[in-house]
Amino acid sequence: MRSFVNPQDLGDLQKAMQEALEIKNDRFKYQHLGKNKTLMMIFFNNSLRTRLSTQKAAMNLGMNVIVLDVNAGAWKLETERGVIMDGDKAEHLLEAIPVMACYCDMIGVRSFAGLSDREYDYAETVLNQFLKYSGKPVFAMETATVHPLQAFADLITMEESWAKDNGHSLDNFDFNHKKMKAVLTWAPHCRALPQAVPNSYVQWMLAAPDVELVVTHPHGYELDPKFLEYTNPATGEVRRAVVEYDQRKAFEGADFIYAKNWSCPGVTEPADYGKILSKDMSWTVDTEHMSWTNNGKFLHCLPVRRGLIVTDDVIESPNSLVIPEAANREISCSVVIKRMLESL
Ligand SMILES: NCCC[C@H](NC(=O)CCC(=O)O)C(=O)O
Ligand SMILES: NC(=O)OP(=O)(O)O
Repeated sequence: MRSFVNPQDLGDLQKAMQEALEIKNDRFKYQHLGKNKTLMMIFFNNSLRTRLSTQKAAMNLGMNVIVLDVNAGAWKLETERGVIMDGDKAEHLLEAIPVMACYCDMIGVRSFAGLSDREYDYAETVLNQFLKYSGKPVFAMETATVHPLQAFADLITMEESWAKDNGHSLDNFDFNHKKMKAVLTWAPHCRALPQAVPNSYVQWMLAAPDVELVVTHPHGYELDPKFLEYTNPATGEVRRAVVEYDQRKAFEGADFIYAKNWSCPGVTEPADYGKILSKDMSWTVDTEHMSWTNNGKFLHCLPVRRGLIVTDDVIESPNSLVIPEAANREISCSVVIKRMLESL
């Protein structure tokens, strides 16, 4: 595997899930693969989980790890071509990428959406330059529009929880069981946040044949249509997300509630791209919201702002999966790095 951006990059998702569960049973099974290989993690934005879980996964696989925080000690990088570099950016990505690639065998990139230029963000301008000019396998550690390591970990967490509650084994994992109802709900926030997490969550839930997905949000927060539709590469089957503007209706009978804030994706009104359109606190997930579900489990990628996205009671309840979800980041990342090591 030379790039990891979308679920299709993993090929057969059932196989990838089996691999994840196998690695979870023995995290060091493939330690020989990474000997004398170096992962470079490049952060244009802050991180707690991605930084730690990716480093841990690489170490489990026997790799050396270099971490670069671009905004803490490196030269400020220009990312657009054709500009006169007379501002504060001393180096261009087009030199920096091949230079960084000299020192490693694999690259992870975190580069959030700037939320001011929709076209620039949705073209994945930074990620694509790494894919094009590094000559190394590259994986997304949350980029302008996607966060696949998170969504893969979310799926693992849901499958584990479902298997435990329904008394079936995860040995020889397959998707052939009763469908789980998952709801992605927008929730209020004080800052404008990217759409990467909801985009990937929708994409991955549509890729999982055992998930029935409903997306709920106020009007104006419609996600980019390319993420609301998924074509199975093996069968050609197309699945589309159901959008329900009534949050209560969406929650009814849900097995999983995935809460997340995102700013306006600018689909219906391009001029609103990246803006906060609503701070409606009736969308905050509290115990009353959870009472509408089928004893639903609560998920969030973290970091989460309590009181805005979710109440203390819900996130601390036995139905909250936020910690196992974060723990599974080590597992999703191990599968990705293993696949990339195998391709070297
Ligand atoms: N990687 C997980 C989420 C990262 C980011 N959240 C944030 O920036 C939250 C920051 C804050 O709450 O101030 C996002 O929404 O995409
Ligand atoms: N969920 C997640 O990606 O967390 P960090 O932003 O802390 O890496």
